Amino acid sequence: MTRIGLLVNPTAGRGRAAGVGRVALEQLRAAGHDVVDLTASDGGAAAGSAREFLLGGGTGDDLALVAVGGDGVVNLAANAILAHAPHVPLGLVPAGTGDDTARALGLPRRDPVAAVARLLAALARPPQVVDVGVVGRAGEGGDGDAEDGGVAPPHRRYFVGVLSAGIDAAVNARANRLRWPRGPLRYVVALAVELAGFRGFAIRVVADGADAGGAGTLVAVANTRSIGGGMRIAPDASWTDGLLEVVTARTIPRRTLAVIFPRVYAGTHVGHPVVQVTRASEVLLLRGESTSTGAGTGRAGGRRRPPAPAPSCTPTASRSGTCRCGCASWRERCGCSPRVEP
Ligand SMILES: Nc1ncnc2c1ncn2[C@@H]1O[C@H](COP(=O)(O)OP(=O)(O)OP(=O)(O)O)[C@@H](O)[C@H]1O
Repeated sequence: MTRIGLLVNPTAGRGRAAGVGRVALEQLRAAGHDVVDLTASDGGAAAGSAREFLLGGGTGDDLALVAVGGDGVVNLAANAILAHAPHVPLGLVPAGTGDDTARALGLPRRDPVAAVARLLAALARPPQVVDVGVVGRAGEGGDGDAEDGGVAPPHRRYFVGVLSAGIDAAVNARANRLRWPRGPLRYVVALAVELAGFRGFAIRVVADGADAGGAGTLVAVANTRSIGGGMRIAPDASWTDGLLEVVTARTIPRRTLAVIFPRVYAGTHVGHPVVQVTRASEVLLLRGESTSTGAGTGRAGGRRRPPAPAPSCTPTASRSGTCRCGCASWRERCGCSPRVEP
């Protein structure tokens, strides 16, 4: 018997998750597990109840946290586990809109009974181990030492899927705000709106200490392949290779972007000459950087001279647990806020 904290996001999948949560609760209890319902009124309260469950659960192997919903609640649950009880396995019953984590796991996304059956089978064997990304803002009130890259734990976030910081993030954020249309079509609408006002970003990427060039359009640091409900932003990313896949495109004309972005659905954008793919275990996103030094010409794995310290920066994404900032000093203040997808 496993003591299971069931973290249902009743708002996920436009309310579908509430019913899926009831199915999961019944099936898990019927299978003899001790299920604690952690459903809360909002995301903040859900994070609190997950924390309480994990901290009060002891150190036994008989504990699990199960998320019911989409990638947002997976992110919430993963962050709770990694902050408070990293030994606890995370289970998922998909009931969200995009469900990209469920896609990465190959779980049934429209059949809760089958998904819970998969979960029950998984509870009976050792958990699968996957990479996670770490992102942090160095110097913001933390006293982290060199070992944690100057990023104290309260300022550290984890991501299971993809960290987006370019137009991919802007499109995703706008799609989340749209009430209509439903489903993947809203990303098309969001793209059209974002393209209309698009001017490009000034971001420079440093991958494992090597300058990977400018990224004015697309900036995705990927642990898994897809975002936005199956858009294959990093088609070759793997969450078991110990590396993050960095997919970038320099600032390009809107019409070129309009051609490339739809190709993200199939993952064929990576074959376009303006798109670079790099693999690294630590990535710096330098904001406000001039991209004159070889901007947009970086190639996967290419080694370049490390850039000069940046005046401002976005945080590092790293899978190793080490967060660094691209400032001259790790403790220097960094005014940045990338969007993080689970
Ligand atoms: N009661 C709640 N419990 C947990 N999360 C909640 C709750 N209410 C609102 N949220 C918020 O809802 C957000 C979106 O949830 P989630 O990702 O699970 O569903 P979705 O958006 O339908 O799916 P997807 O992200 O896969 O497209 C979460 O990031 C979380 O902050």
